[in-house]
Amino acid sequence: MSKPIAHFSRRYRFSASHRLHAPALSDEQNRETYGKCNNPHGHGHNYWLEVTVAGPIDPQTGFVVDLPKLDALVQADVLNRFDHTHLNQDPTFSGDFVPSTENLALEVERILRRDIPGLTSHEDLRLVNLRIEETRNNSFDLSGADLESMHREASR
Ligand SMILES: Nc1nc2c(c(=O)[nH]1)N=C([C@H](O)[C@H](O)COP(=O)(O)OP(=O)(O)OP(=O)(O)O)CN2
Ligand SMILES: [Zn+2]
Repeated sequence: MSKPIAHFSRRYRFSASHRLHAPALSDEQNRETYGKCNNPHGHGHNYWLEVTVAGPIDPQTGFVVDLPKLDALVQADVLNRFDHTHLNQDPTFSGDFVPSTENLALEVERILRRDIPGLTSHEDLRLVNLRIEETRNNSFDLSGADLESMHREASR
C-alpha cells in the first residue's frame, strides 16, 4: 500500500526594499501604474514567505520533510540572497522583470522547485504552494494546478 501523503508548511521572514518601475513604460505611465510605489527612493517591506511541500510520511520518522534541512535550504537559497537587499539591484530584477511580489514569488518558486526534491532520498517531495505576504493586506500564492503546469512547461 502507498504511504499517506501530507502537506507541511513553514513560514520565513525577510526584509527588502524595492521600487515598482517598468523600463518599457514612460515616467508618466509608471506613475499612473504604480502610484506611490514608483517613488524613485523606493520603500521597504517585511515579507513573509510560506513554503508548503507535500510528500509521503516516512513511517520511521513520522516526517514528510526534515525541518532543519528545509530551513537550511531556504536560508541559503532565498533568505541570504534577498534579506536586507534592494530587490531592484538583484540581477533577476535589474532589467524588465519588475520586483512586484508576483515576480518575486516566481523567482523564489524557480529556485525551490529545483532544490526541494533533493531534500529527501526518494525525491517524491514536491513544492505545492508558495505564498509571499507583502503587507498585512497583500499576499500572493503560486499553487496547485498552476505550479504543476509551470513545472510541465519548464521541463519541456
Ligand atoms: N499586483 C500588485 N500590486 C501591488 C504590488 C504588487 O507587488 N503586486 N505591490 C505594491 C507595493 O509594493 C506597495 O508597497 C504596497 O502598498 P499598499 O498597497 O499601499 O500597501 P497596503 O495598503 O496593503 O499596506 P500599508 O502598509 O498599509 O500601505 C502595490 N501594488
Ligand atoms: Zn512595495
